[in-house]
Amino acid sequence: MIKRVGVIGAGQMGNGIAHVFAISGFDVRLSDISEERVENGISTIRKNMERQVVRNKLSEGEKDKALNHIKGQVGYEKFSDCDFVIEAATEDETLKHAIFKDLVPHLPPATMIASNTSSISITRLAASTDRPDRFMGVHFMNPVPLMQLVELIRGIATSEATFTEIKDLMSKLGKQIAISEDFPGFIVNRILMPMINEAVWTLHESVGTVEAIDKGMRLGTNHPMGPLELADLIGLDTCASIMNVLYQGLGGVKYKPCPLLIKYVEAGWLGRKTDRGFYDYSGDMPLPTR
Ligand SMILES: CC(=O)CC(=O)SCCNC(=O)CCNC(=O)[C@H](O)C(C)(C)COP(=O)(O)OP(=O)(O)OC[C@H]1O[C@@H](n2cnc3c(N)ncnc32)[C@H](O)[C@@H]1OP(=O)(O)O
Ligand SMILES: NC(=O)C1=CN([C@@H]2O[C@H](COP(=O)(O)OP(=O)(O)OC[C@H]3O[C@@H](n4cnc5c(N)ncnc54)[C@H](OP(=O)(O)O)[C@@H]3O)[C@@H](O)[C@H]2O)C=CC1
Repeated sequence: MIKRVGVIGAGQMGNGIAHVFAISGFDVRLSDISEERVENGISTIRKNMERQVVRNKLSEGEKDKALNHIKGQVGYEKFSDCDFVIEAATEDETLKHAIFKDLVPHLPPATMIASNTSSISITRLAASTDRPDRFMGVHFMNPVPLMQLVELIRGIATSEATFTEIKDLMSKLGKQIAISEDFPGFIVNRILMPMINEAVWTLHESVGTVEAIDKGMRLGTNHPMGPLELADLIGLDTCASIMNVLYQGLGGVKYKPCPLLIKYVEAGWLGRKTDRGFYDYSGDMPLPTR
């Protein structure tokens, strides 16, 4: 019976995952690499819950109760009482393996571990723990409180019992699931990220401006956000990491990250989280930067 959840990484996905578990009544331990990052994550959760109160999606009392479920800390010492831990740190395989190596000694044998990775092999990540049978890919979508879908990915060693328990956990969160086999990029990013990369190529080759490209997909195909706006929301570093995983895992020039995407990442223009990507977010309204 899962009652207490550990979340590693208080970035946009980690704080969103903590948000939805807390609202559903679970105790949450949220960890990151510094007190400041943990505090930032918790204040983002508070702000997002307040937005839902304004929209009558949540009462003040439910918001306060949910916030009381969340405890922040640096490191994993207190994760020894967690029944389930999900990692939502930066999309970097070496980093994720290092996190699991540090995490495992703090966990009781029965605790299940998941990664919110967008694209990296669940089988490989699981193999760096002492419990590949109790390890899964649990891939939430951004922004977590609003998106219905969670992609579930079993590693080659994931047990049926683990899969069933995590499937039940997702329904307790009110989420819909899509089941993907363990291939690079799974389902959503295998399709979405090459589209976003193609939008960057379209910009790189001056086929259209940022505004025209996003308007084209928003008004031409009813996407809720244009691909470049969405890339800024996801994080251009995360987009580039996912394209590299597809390129290395599947081969083929169609998965090569566009040089312009790499250039933005090298410039530190990572999108919303750095106030600048394909748009400049420092003013009242996002302004296209190209
Ligand atoms: C990269 C990966 O590995 C996988 C991925 O996640 S791929 C990315 C998947 N996500 C998408 O494709 C998102 C596409 N965009 C959308 O669906 C929509 O634009 C959106 C749901 C993000 C925003 O919805 P919207 O109605 O168009 O805009 P918006 O008015 O900003 O939001 C509606 C309400 O939702 C709430 N809201 C928005 N963002 C929120 C958040 N992060 N947390 C909580 N509540 C939020 C607020 O109440 C907001 O109302 P206010 O801003 O007035 O308070
Ligand atoms: N962004 C998106 O739209 C989606 C992302 N994902 C996946 O979720 C994961 C997180 O993505 P996202 O939230 O966007 O990334 P962010 O960069 O927003 O957040 C990652 C957080 O993890 C922190 N971190 C780094 N190292 C550690 C560590 N050793 N222990 C704990 N925390 C650490 C980072 O700190 P610091 O910044 O100091 O390094 C940062 O606060 C990735 O695997 C990504 O692919 C899945 C779905 C959607």
